Amino acid sequence: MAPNIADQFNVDSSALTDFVINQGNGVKGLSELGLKALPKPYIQPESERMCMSKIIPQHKESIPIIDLSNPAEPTVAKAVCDAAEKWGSFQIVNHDVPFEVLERIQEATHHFHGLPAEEKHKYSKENSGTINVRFGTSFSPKAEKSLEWKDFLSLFYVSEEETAKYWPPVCRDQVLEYMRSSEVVIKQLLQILMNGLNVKEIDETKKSLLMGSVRTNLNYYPICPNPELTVGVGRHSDVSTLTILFQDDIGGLYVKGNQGEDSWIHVPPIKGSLVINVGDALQILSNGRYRSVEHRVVANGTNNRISVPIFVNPRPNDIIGPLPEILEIGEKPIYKNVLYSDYVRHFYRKAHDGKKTLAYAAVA
Ligand SMILES: COc1cc(/C=C/C(=O)SCCNC(=O)CCNC(=O)[C@H](O)C(C)(C)COP(=O)(O)OP(=O)(O)OC[C@H]2O[C@@H](n3cnc4c(N)ncnc43)[C@H](O)[C@@H]2OP(=O)(O)O)ccc1O
Ligand SMILES: O=C(O)CCC(=O)C(=O)O
Ligand SMILES: [Fe+2]
Repeated sequence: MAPNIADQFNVDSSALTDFVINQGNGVKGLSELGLKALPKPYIQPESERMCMSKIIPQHKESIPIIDLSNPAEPTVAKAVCDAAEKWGSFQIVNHDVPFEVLERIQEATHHFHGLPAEEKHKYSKENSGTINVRFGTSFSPKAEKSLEWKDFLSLFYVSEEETAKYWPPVCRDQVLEYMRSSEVVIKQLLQILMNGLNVKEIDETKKSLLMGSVRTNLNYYPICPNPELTVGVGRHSDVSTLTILFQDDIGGLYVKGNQGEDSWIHVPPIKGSLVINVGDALQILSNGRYRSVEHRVVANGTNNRISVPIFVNPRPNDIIGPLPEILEIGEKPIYKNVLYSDYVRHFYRKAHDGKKTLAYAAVA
């Protein structure tokens, strides 16, 4: 390693941008330089860093773990709806996604991020053959004052032809397999959640609103020299209806406590489990009954970590707003109708900022 490369990156932020973004090295490349100190652009304001005093001990509170082996059981339905109302987050065990599929997606994520920088760079915004495939770093670097310590590959599914032509061969089949294997679980959960709102049938219109499009991200959080000064992912809620998240066994995902205070609960990795997060679209469709969960990921000083969220969304051209079945029983809409792609665009054009994206859809 060049002796003072961290100093060089600190005095010349364009050299850092060039190395991380333009050459496609990502934060993984930075991490592998063996830097002794975190470059300044990654230093988060104190208010955004995690500290021990904000963490609620596991024995005091934790998000529910729901056994999905009998999804038709009324007790399961109640547990799912209660968790979506109270927490917006829960873990599922004994679900229908085979363990081997999770092992393969984990391995494929390491394979993709382990490619040489020039290979990964072929999938950057500038070089990718399609808007639907993007290798990137942090969240939205041009919109962020402080960067996040994460690289990602983001794959928005459009068609088999597009996956064959543009998705990286090193992970394409594994992502498709993971996406397809999750469909049963996604349908089970959405059916339960809709029943809880008195929506009996998921017709084609509802199907589009609830699960019309899917984006899968392969997240990579490399070892960080000063994890306490930065974040893996800053505080945010997902803009999906539901997110199905596979995390490896390293840990570091936190969800916000449900008392409105700045307290955080660790989501402990459980072998073979999946984390389910309610996203903003479901909060809007349910007129606030199900709440999207604010969550964050800390950086890690000793281990690389991966996670693979499947964001289940409305279609980009869908108009989302409180479902008619909810308004018919006399509830006042607290959200207006918005074009979903406008909502997503609004989300991507700013840094992560807790649950503030929802204000875009709030009734004035
Ligand atoms: C990560 O957490 C998420 C993500 C989601 C995702 C849900 C969906 O994807 S629903 C489907 C939305 N439609 C599409 O994705 C179709 C393909 N993409 C587009 O049409 C557009 O990219 C766009 C998403 C509608 C935004 O378009 P536009 O504002 O015209 O301009 P862009 O230059 O494309 O992007 C602006 C800005 O956004 C950032 N960005 C875009 N895509 C991604 C991405 N995949 N990952 C990260 N960031 C992205 C980017 O920073 C762009 O700025 P630049 O700095 O690159 O210029 C659900 C839930 C979640 O929690
Ligand atoms: O890495 C994780 O556990 C969560 C990632 C996340 O929240 C996201 O990609 O939206
Ligand atoms: Fe998220």
